[in-house]
Amino acid sequence: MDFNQTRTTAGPFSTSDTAMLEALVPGFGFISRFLYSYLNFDITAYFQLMIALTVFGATFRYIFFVIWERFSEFFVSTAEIRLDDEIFSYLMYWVSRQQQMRRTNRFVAGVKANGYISDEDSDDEDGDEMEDETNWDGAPAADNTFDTYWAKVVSRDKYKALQFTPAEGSHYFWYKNRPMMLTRSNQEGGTRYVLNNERLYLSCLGRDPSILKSLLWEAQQAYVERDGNMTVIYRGGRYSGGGSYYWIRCMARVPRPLSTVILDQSQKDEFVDDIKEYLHPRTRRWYSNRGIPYRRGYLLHGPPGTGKTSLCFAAAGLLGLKLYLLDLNSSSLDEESLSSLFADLPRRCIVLLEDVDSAGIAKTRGANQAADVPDDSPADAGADAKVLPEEPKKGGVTLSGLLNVIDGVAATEGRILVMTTNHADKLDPALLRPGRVDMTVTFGYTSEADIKEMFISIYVTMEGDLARNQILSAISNGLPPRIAVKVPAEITDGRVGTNGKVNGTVAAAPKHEKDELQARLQSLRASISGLADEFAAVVPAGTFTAAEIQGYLLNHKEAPKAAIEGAAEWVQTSLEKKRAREEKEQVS
Ligand SMILES: Nc1ncnc2c1ncn2[C@@H]1O[C@H](COP(=O)(O)OP(=O)(O)OP(=O)(O)O)[C@@H](O)[C@H]1O
Repeated sequence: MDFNQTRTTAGPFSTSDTAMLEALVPGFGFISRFLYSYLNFDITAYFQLMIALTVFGATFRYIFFVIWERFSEFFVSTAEIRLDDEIFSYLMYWVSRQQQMRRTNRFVAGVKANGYISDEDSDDEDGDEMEDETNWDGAPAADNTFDTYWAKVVSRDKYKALQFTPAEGSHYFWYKNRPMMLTRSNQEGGTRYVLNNERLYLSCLGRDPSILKSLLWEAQQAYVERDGNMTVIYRGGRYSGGGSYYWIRCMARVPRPLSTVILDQSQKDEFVDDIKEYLHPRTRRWYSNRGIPYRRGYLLHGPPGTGKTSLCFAAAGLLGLKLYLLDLNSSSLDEESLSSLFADLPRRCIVLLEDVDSAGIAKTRGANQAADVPDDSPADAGADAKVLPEEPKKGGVTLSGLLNVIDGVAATEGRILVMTTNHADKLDPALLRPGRVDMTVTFGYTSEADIKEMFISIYVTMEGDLARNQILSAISNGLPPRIAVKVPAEITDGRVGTNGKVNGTVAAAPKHEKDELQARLQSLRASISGLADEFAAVVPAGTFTAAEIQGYLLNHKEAPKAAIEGAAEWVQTSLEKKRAREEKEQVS
């Protein structure tokens, strides 16, 4: 090509050359004219060299990838981690806490509520609570008003916690002196914004994958240890954007002591002992030796607000079991999702199905569907045959679908199923037959003893009622921590520590102080017990639920005497409201 001829018209190129090069490299014509005019540099003299370099580069890149693929196949170990598995959260949690990964310049930023590391989790709530207490109790006296404290809390709560995780692509870091690579990718089929298809690949050099496993174990340990002895709660739901149902971790809560659930002691003991007996290893063997499916089901029934959910939550905390909540009312929950959720349950856990009567499955199994449900014993056939004809269901789950997941042939073993209802009489007998419901706990309105117990439980000073930094500030002021404990017990109106172990510091006091404090606690306990008798004399037994009484007492949580004084009026107003509601219900 004779470039000299064309230089006079369009710089160093012919028009057709320029057009071709421009098409290949946008802006090429302008750059070459610029270089030629101002620097007298003829870029086309290097044209062939440039083509050669480009071809060489592309070839090199291709060869590099082929070699890398072969190399990876033989010399790199890789673990694949999928979003729908809990290990994804373990790894993300671990990674987001690594200094090296925090320095990455490509990351996904999100606020806590949207992240899958701690979705709606109480992750930082402990820290927040501690900060709240510090703001409140630890501030200098002039500053220690509710308004100052609240202004700080409100301004802090405006800022959601930011969460950073490595972005799509590969990231390199060192672990136990070994180079590691973490690749985050979206698989085909998902979209960038729907995270359902996200995968993580964790790779290390060498054919031995033990370092990967050890990292994953460490990640799991870090994630699980964060929960301590909290009760972890999962709910059946879908990640944003729809798709399949998963058990999504929603929070970890401080366990509720069983003693705070007011219910006949023998009923509580029977319930908890039955679960313990079921969880015992010899029971599993006993079941399998006899060919009986290893499952246990409970029905908790009674009016709303009588403690059904509370008992279930307390039992989960006591036994260190995870709690899986499922809303059968959800219209998007179909039978396939229900069975995949049940199939994903761990071996030991409590599944809580609340208000099963209102889930649109009450008495809805048609006779034609009865054959779908394999029964464990012929005796059940009678009960099942009594079912009423099918009615149109509200949600996506039918009774037959539910029965299948509870104890069909493919049903999982080992889990504890707890169903709660306000209307046991509305439930299909098939759902209640032994094998599906093995024990029923009945909740009712509060007895006289329950009312007294509720009153005492509200007004005792529980362990943990006192702010941590009350004790810390006492220590920093040179006072022994027990001084900080004595003050609230003395100043409160009839409030008293449970069994003299307020914050566990009484035992550490010198003997004379300990005796004095014990005596004071005894007398306060006697006085609160006397007040509880007075309260129970005004509030009629068998009329109110525990939730109603709790609601009333919470309005007077620092003033037991005021609660007693206002009780008669509250009882009268509440009964009138109840009567009016009942009359309205009868009319409609
Ligand atoms: N027996 C009880 N002992 C202690 N607290 C109770 C009891 N019953 C109710 N409460 C209190 O009332 C509130 C509601 O209780 P809970 O959710 O356990 O009732 P529920 O019977 O499951 O109600 P629902 O049928 O409406 O779901 C909670 O704050 C709980 O602390």
